[in-house]
Amino acid sequence: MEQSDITELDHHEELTRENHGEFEEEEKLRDLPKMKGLMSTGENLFLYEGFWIPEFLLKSVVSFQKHFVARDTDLILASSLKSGTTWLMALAFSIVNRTRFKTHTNNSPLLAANPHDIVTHLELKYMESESPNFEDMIPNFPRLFHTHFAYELLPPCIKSSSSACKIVYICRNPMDLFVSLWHFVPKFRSKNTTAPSPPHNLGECFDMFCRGIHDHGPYFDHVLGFWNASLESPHKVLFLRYEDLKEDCVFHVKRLAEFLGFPFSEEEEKRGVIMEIIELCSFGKMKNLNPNTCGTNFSGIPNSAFFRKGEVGDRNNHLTPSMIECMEKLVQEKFKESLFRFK
Ligand SMILES: Nc1ncnc2c1ncn2[C@@H]1O[C@H](COP(=O)(O)OS(=O)(=O)O)[C@@H](OP(=O)(O)O)[C@H]1O
Repeated sequence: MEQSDITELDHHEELTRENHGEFEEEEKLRDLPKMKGLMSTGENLFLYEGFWIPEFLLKSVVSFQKHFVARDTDLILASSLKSGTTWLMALAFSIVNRTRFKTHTNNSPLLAANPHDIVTHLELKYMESESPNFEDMIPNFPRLFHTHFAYELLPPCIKSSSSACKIVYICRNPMDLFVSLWHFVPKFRSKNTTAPSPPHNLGECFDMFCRGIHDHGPYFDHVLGFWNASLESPHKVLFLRYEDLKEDCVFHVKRLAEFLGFPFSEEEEKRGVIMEIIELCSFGKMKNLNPNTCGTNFSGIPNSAFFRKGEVGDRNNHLTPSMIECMEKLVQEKFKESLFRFK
């Protein structure tokens, strides 16, 4: 047998082993506990390493964990669904790219596209390919990413203290978040109208949410993972609250800019750059921008679905006193060993 034949055989054996490994991996994923979640378009959620992951993202989380290579300059925006993702994306993008796209010159990409089409979603990139190419990201320095995956699911290269990349997490009161999610469900489902529709009854959805059976849930564990990480590594993980941003946007935008490594100079402050960014990213402005009033984003969700009311306290208009009491008890129980409090 010639040397080239042996090499070919080795290669073939390696490929077979690799394929076999992949097959075993897929089998393992299929064996995970599964449930129909409150969002899903008839699709299952799988309990992967403690979190309910929609079926369409299951292989993506594994590839992301295995193949992502973090750079020290990477900035990762993280959030659960409906906690202020779109707002955080717009703010972080504007802060980091403010010399490239000056807000006052009206050339910000946010005027032409939904923030979800501007900031790269890690999980969706890993859906497209096991090892996506991030070279075509525009702008690609620093790389600004978003993920809904829980802290526990992030690859070690992001979390490691030897990597300088940074994470910003935004959380929101679970009752307001639930109300927002509940309104979002039909819009999310509308992109797949042929699928059978699971219940959209407020009480049933609330029950599922409290049991943690929703995309990327349980929400409380999602929050705790990032909260604890922010306490352990405050230089690496910044923890923000939707309600704080609403209350004192200037203070928190400055904090965000400093954390991201793009602090505002005194001169910029005097020129009103901070206020320009806040205004551009405000709910009222963004909701009415052309790209956000029509069309759908890359995953088929109407762009307008990301802008509903943008207020704190909508829970009082939708939840019954007994639902509120139930959630308050649950929160007390879940966070009793933590200093964390929702607003
Ligand atoms: N710029 C701005 N300022 C303040 N609030 C905003 C903004 N953009 C979106 N929103 C409100 O945030 C809610 C959507 O949350 P997410 O962006 O996390 O949704 S998603 O997970 O990306 O689908 C949703 O909240 P509700 O209005 O309570 O449903 C949006 O209206």
